[in-house]
Amino acid sequence: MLQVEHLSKSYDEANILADIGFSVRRGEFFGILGPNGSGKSTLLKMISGVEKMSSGQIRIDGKDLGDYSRKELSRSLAVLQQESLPSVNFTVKEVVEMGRYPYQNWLGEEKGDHEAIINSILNKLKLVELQDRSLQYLSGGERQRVALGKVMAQQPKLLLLDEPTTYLDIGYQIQIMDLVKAWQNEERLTVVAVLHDLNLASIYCDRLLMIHKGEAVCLGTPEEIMRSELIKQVYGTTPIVVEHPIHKLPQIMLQQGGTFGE
Ligand SMILES: Nc1ncnc2c1ncn2[C@@H]1O[C@H](COP(=O)(O)OP(=O)(O)OP(=O)(O)O)[C@@H](O)[C@H]1O
Repeated sequence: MLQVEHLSKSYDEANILADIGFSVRRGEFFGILGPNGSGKSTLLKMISGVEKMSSGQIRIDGKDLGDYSRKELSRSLAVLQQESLPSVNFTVKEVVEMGRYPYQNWLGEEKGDHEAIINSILNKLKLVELQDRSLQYLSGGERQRVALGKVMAQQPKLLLLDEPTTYLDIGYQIQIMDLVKAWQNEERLTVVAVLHDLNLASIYCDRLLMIHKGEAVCLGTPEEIMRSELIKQVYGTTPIVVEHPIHKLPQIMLQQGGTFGE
């Protein structure tokens, strides 16, 4: 579904990403991890076509990213960010409907029954009661659910998540991740997610790529990535790694001290 080969990016003289390569299968949930400033968002921006690569290749469904028109790309991929929606005076339903723009002509008209698609999304995301409410009067968690509704209306094959749960409490974090996971399973959606929370990444992602200082240091299953030595090497702090009692996947526990002077 997605192939990234020898991808590099530099701004002026500074190398931000060097020779990154990986491929993601259709229906896979792929996580990108790494400390602040390691280049995760830059990588995602290049995959979404917002940022130009310095060298390398990105292919989606076998087709070079550069060969997609803007509208065609919007039907193939969608991006959900940290705070995707500003607090503006549009209703919830209007915002979800905006996700249909790649399917509309220049008059904003669409051939198929877009009303049925929108209503099914509002139902699925439990937004029916909020549909006429202005975005201004929603909490951050509710707004992020509307943002998810908008990208669902886009009906992409590839969903890019850029730290979508950063400003959410634990309840909303799980809610957003569960909704994405359910969508992934139903539609065989491919998900590429930049996540800061290693524990969430471990329980939701099939495979993880760890980036450090612009280089890919490890690619593998959560069991292969969530190792205390690797986390220490990359993040400079040594966590305790334990097994999740239900999911049987690695989880980390932080401990005081241990970042400086070791
Ligand atoms: N437009 C730009 N011009 C110059 N340098 C940039 C630009 N955008 C990003 N950078 C630099 O590239 C590096 C990687 O940034 P990026 O935002 O991709 O990291 P990140 O891993 O997503 O970080 P974080 O986890 O803090 O969001 C940083 O050092 C940043 O300062």
